[in-house]
Amino acid sequence: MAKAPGAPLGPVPFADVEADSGLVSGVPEQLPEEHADPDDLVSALPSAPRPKGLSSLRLYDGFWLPEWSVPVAVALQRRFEPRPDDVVVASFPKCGTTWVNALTFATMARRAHPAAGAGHPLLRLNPHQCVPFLEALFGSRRGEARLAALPSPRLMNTHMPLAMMPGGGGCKVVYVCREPKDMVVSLWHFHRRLHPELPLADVFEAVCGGAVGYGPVWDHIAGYWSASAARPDGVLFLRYEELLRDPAGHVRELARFVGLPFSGAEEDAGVVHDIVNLCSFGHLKTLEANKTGHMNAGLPIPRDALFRKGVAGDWVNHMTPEMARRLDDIVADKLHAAGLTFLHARE
Ligand SMILES: Nc1ncnc2c1ncn2[C@@H]1O[C@H](COP(=O)(O)OS(=O)(=O)O)[C@@H](OP(=O)(O)O)[C@H]1O
Repeated sequence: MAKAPGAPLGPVPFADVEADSGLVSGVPEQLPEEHADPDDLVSALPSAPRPKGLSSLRLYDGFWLPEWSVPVAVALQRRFEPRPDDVVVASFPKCGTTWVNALTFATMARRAHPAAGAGHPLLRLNPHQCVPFLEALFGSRRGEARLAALPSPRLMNTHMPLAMMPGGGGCKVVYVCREPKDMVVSLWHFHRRLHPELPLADVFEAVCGGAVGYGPVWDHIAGYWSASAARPDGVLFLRYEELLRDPAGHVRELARFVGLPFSGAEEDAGVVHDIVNLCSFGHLKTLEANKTGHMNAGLPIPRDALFRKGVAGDWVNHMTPEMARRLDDIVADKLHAAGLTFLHARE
């Protein structure tokens, strides 16, 4: 049920996250304690050939997970028991995670942190620092204790497929997907920040074969798509391209979905547009918190790698028509049964 307009949100979610590097998105600084030797757990699982320089993957429960995250997936499957008012932002990497983290955080925290306010956390923190990353916390006693200590409503983020979160039915999930060719191009540029020689063809082939971190991408998308059809109140399925077209409309939808619809007074005061502007690509990209520093100690990728171009249709500048056709055909074939299609038009 929607909370009454104007009702206080309660304790601000994650207002102090900057002091806590364990909440920052990325590889956990220490391996999950219950699996002191992760080799014991993962060595029996199939591995995939990887483009040079990229981290190893293991096939777990039908998905190619980064090796370090397999114990996290096991822990999530065993122990993830969300609260009914939890919100989890879920996505395949490079599909709009940073943006939806920012929009959801700004929407849920708006009573304590007005989006137009000079002291808003998103002005001094990267969006990933405002939303705890389940992979960085789950599976270690310390991390899970931190999650348990967070006040409600908690907002969290994951790249895990729905299959790794059987408890996900007990909370709200906001999923964002993106046209797969643009995801490939974004992923390639991201990896190139650490491996400048990496050919697009290597990333492309990995995605087409399914063996990409958290892939196959079509199974990742299909899991959340089916859940959103079965439980529209539990899973909100967003598309990056639609967000670009109508960010304000989607922020309203997001607010309704998390039970915090905008009041008439908020609409009149322009709160929706304040949130859209605060979280826009053009704005976030200019902020010091997003221009400098690295994602975390375990993942030395510069934060500005999260803000490259922020458009739909950039694939045309990098893929041949043959590559595009091939991936379109694979995705159409794989998602046909689920009744999900992507527009292939340019921006
Ligand atoms: N605010 C905002 N608005 C629109 N687009 C945005 C925004 N923030 C990030 N981006 C673009 O999202 C791409 C990065 O994807 P993710 O945020 O999912 O990356 S990650 O998985 O969290 O590492 C990456 O896409 P590309 O530009 O195509 O590479 C980012 O530029």
